[in-house]
Amino acid sequence: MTRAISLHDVSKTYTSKGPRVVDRLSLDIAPGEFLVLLGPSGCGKSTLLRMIAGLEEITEGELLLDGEYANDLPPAGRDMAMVFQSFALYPNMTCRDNIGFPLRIATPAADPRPHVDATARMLGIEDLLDRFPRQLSGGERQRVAMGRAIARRPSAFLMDEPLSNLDAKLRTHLRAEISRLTRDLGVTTVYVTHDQSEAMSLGDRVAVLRGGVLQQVGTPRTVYALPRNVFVAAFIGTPRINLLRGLVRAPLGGAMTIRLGTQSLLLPEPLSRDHQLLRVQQGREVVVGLRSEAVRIAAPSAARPGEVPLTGVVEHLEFQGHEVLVHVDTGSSPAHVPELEAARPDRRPVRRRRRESRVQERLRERAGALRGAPVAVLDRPAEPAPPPPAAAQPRLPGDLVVRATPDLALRPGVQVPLLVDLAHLFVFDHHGERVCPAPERAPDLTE
Ligand SMILES: Nc1ncnc2c1ncn2[C@@H]1O[C@H](COP(=O)(O)OP(=O)(O)OP(=O)(O)O)[C@@H](O)[C@H]1O
Repeated sequence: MTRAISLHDVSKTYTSKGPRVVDRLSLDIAPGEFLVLLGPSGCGKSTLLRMIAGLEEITEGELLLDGEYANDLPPAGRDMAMVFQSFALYPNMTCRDNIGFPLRIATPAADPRPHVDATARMLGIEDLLDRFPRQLSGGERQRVAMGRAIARRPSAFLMDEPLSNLDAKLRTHLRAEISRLTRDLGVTTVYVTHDQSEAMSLGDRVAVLRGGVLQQVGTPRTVYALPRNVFVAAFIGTPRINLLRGLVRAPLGGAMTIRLGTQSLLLPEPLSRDHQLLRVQQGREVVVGLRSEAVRIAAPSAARPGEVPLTGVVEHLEFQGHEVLVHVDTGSSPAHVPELEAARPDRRPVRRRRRESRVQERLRERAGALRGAPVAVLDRPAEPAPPPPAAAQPRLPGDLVVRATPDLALRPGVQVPLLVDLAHLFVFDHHGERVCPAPERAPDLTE
């Protein structure tokens, strides 16, 4: 039977005065679901997995397995199998004995052979059964480790970065195998990774963690299309989302615009509900997020409804084979959001942080002035400084990466027309929270 796993306000501290490495986290995992825990190194993914497995004590909060309180249930009583990054096979046992080991522990009197053979067939490793782990490649070892987890038909799989010791090609291959196997078996799976593409391709849902705090949980499509904050937006998706410093202008009786450095995005009238949400940001600095597919190189005359024009100068081309990533200078400034993007939020007192950030700000500005490239600081006062006289105007660096087909004749220095699809424009406030679009923008996605 496959398990429902629920975490209610679960926290973990390793020492009495230590920080919460998992911080009041609540999550419901449905029976048969494939849930991926995703986040940067040290965000608490493994700790959470180990608490579910019973290998780590829960400091606060509740773990429920099929609705039953399970904080104190010993690991063996949870009927879960773990697969680790390090394979963790017994070196002095053959693959057959490795796979059969949990079966022999569970029911010593029963012959494990039929189960082991069936499992090996499922994984395509029948030929490896009489070999020792040292006689196997990394991919084969991980298959055997999977076999050991599968053989006794647990009610949940807990996988801790099982593919990260393998090369890229094998990882992709085994990813597909894991997906097929877990779906065929219909077993609840919790899978830890810091690799966003792995998370997106495997998970029914993805739970994004930062500094022990759950940022967002949703289907891969939802977390990509409606990231709740800058951290999720920047962590998910390749190439990385373009984050630009913007300023909302909503003059009474005038058209609303988002200023991006030297150019503006004109929001079409009548304003959509999403864009109406931006009124409260009037005069404030915001972070504009544009994924590379939200902008295309095309003339204004080719604009579809909802697309608005910009122009830019090609700075750099990254040839990818099937496409080219075009780095364009649009005269905008990249939003400087290290605090919002950092693996761990800065928990130091605000006053101390402000003092430091003012010093850092001055240093950054000085460095920017030297390079002729001012860098945006998010927590700065809203109104930007008046532009310097044209002659003295420093060159603003562009920060827009756009996808293009390889047949487009482009080279650095060429000016290109751009169209921005407003339906794919994200606006984040100064706390990094998404203001726009609202969920109604994508009715087939739920938050
Ligand atoms: N046994 C321990 N004692 C004290 N601190 C620990 C212990 N295990 C983990 N930590 C700390 O808890 C935090 C979360 O660690 P954890 O291993 O859960 O993160 P993770 O997201 O799985 O990281 P990675 O992807 O690098 O494995 C880290 O700051 C880590 O240093």
